[in-house]
Amino acid sequence: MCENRPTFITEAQVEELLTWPAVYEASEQALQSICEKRTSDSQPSAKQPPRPFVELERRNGLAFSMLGYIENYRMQSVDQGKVFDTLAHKIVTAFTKNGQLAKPLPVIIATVFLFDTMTGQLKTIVEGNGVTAWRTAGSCMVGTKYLYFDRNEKCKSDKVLGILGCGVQGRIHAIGISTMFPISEIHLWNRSVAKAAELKKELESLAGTFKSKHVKIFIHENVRDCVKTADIIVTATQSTSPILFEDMVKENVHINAVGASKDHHSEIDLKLYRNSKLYVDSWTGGKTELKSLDCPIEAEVGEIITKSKALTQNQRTIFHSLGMAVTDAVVAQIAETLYLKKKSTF
Ligand SMILES: NC(=O)C1=CN([C@@H]2O[C@H](COP(=O)(O)OP(=O)(O)OC[C@H]3O[C@@H](n4cnc5c(N)ncnc54)[C@H](O)[C@@H]3O)[C@@H](O)[C@H]2O)C=CC1
Ligand SMILES: O=C(O)C1=NCCCC1
Repeated sequence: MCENRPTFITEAQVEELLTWPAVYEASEQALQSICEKRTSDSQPSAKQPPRPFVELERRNGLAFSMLGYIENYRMQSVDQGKVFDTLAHKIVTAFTKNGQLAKPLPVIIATVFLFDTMTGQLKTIVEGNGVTAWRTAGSCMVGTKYLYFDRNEKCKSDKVLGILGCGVQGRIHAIGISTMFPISEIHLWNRSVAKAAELKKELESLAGTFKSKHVKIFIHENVRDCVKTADIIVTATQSTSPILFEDMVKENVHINAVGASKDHHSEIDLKLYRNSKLYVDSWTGGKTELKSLDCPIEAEVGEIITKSKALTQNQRTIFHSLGMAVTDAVVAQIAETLYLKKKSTF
């Protein structure tokens, strides 16, 4: 039925094309668009239904279907004059034992399909592991800016970052946050120390590209030591029981909760949730996927960006980045746009 074969963009090409300023800008557009009620045809707006998933219990596997549409949005750092419309569908699996295979595979494996928004035809297939990693960090960077750095004047100086879990997500969050924000120290914890040591080495080699070039990196054998001085924390493990407790963290801390795919809230203890203000990427995700968490959700981060809800100043904040189809859509759109631009210049 399609006249042309879809374009195929590989993981390696995605890595070459994405940049942090573009991913940050796109993520902010997506988080803002999902919460805004459209009042005119030219205003950005987005929709994504709750994502269905199937569980493969015997294989420790989950598969999610994530469909999203975002229209009338701009990405100045990708194409100054263009107004984008993107229809995307990501299929993503989470097989928690993949790392233990004789030939290890990533736990998360994703593919993003981009469709023509005039005809509905499939245009482009983007290998989606990089998109998933960068867009999750992009959302947390936006959450960190609005829920932490904008919170008060004290937040303007260099900050300490704590990373719990040094896998794909822990790594990309450490890189993204340190690239875009002034981070003077990065503290790493992983269940196996060797993986934290590997990440430390990589981060040291990248320090020249970070906002604070003289960043110091530490590894820790326990979570308490890792987070005790942290201003910003990322939880990116697959732990099904709490690893982060209230008495471990600073009063004014900001936590980006990323990991543990089925029960999204299993990494953080309930008391810490209840004594923090909880924000989500989307109400759609929050109401379905945090239904079993007995703690009220304050707002979508987009509501803070658009100032339709106010942020209390001195508080602990948790940003639950549950994962949005619309952030996949915009980041895959960056890759497609830059890929086609590059191709047309040859
Ligand atoms: N919120 C979102 O949008 C997304 C969430 N995720 C979730 O983030 C988590 C991390 O994903 P990846 O970094 O891709 O996986 P990964 O396998 O690369 O890294 C996970 C890390 O968690 C550690 N870990 C595993 N089980 C643990 C346990 N019981 N206690 C403490 N640490 C444990 C491992 O040592 C590993 O370093 C997963 O739960 C995944 O489902 C992944 C992609 C997007
Ligand atoms: O949003 C995503 O992508 C994912 N979320 C939960 C775990 C699997 C990947």
